[in-house]
Amino acid sequence: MPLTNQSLLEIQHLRRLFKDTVAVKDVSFSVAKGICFGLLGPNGAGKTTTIEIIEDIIPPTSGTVLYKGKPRSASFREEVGIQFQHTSLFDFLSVEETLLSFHKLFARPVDIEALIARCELGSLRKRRSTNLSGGQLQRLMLALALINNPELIFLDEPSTGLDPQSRRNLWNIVDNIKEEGKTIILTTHSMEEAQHLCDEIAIMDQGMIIAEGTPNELIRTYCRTSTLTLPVETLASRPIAAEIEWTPHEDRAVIHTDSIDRTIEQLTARNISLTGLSIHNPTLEDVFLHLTGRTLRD
Ligand SMILES: Nc1ncnc2c1ncn2[C@@H]1O[C@H](COP(=O)(O)OP(=O)(O)OP(=O)(O)O)[C@@H](O)[C@H]1O
Repeated sequence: MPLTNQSLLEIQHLRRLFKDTVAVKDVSFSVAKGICFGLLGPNGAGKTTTIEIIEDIIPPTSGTVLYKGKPRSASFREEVGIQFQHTSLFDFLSVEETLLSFHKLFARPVDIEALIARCELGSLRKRRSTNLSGGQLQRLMLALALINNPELIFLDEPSTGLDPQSRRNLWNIVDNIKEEGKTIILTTHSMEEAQHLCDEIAIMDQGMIIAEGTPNELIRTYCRTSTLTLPVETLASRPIAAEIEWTPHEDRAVIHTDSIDRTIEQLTARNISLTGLSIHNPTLEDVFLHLTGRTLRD
């Protein structure tokens, strides 16, 4: 894989064995500066192992990680932010005390008040982490990942288990971080999250990357077909509809098409009513299903 000037990270032929288990078989990809890169895959695909190798938490069995074109140096840990799971927090500390204790660990931390404001923790300063809701806890973990003003941020399933409102809230904060030009590597089980946040996505399965591209590229490459459905009687009762390829499914007539516009033109040209029409455009979930034969748990 060629090293481009814009690449912040180059991952080359990573492989990791745990005794007899091949967790990561042969993984290569590059991450351009300033993008949000998503690593998606079913349980056991090798995402966590890959990320932990990149984070320098575990070594690879073989393969190379280059950061800014060079092997990672001792300063790598100072330049990256990792959103850990909340089990790593001290229960007896308040939000503010937790932030201050981590703040002291870094040579060039961010302004703590700005961080509290950005992560919407102002009203929660005195609250212990044990008394935070899921969304509040995730915002605290995100604040800790940002405390050293990192250039590269690792987010591990940032919104899993959050209600829709808290999830939107968290995405807004992540969008805001992206706007500053920071680079984000994200693992997620949520296709909606990947579609919303990621500029590029690599889909992993069985220790390998099986597809890579922007969300739209992946959809265009693997799932070109949209699905239109109408009440089955709309087509079943019309002999003229025989010219249109459709199949019955329960009480719906299903039409697969690579051009919604053309199909709608065909229907209207035959005076077929569009009442009750529904359209399903392919999503990343369809891409994932197509490639792995599985859906991702949300
Ligand atoms: N410390 C370990 N010892 C033995 N096997 C391991 C270890 N860590 C991971 N594995 C195995 O390696 C494979 C990949 O695991 P990994 O956790 O990287 O997958 P994942 O894609 O992150 O899955 P999930 O989405 O469930 O977190 C799995 O078969 C897992 O059981």
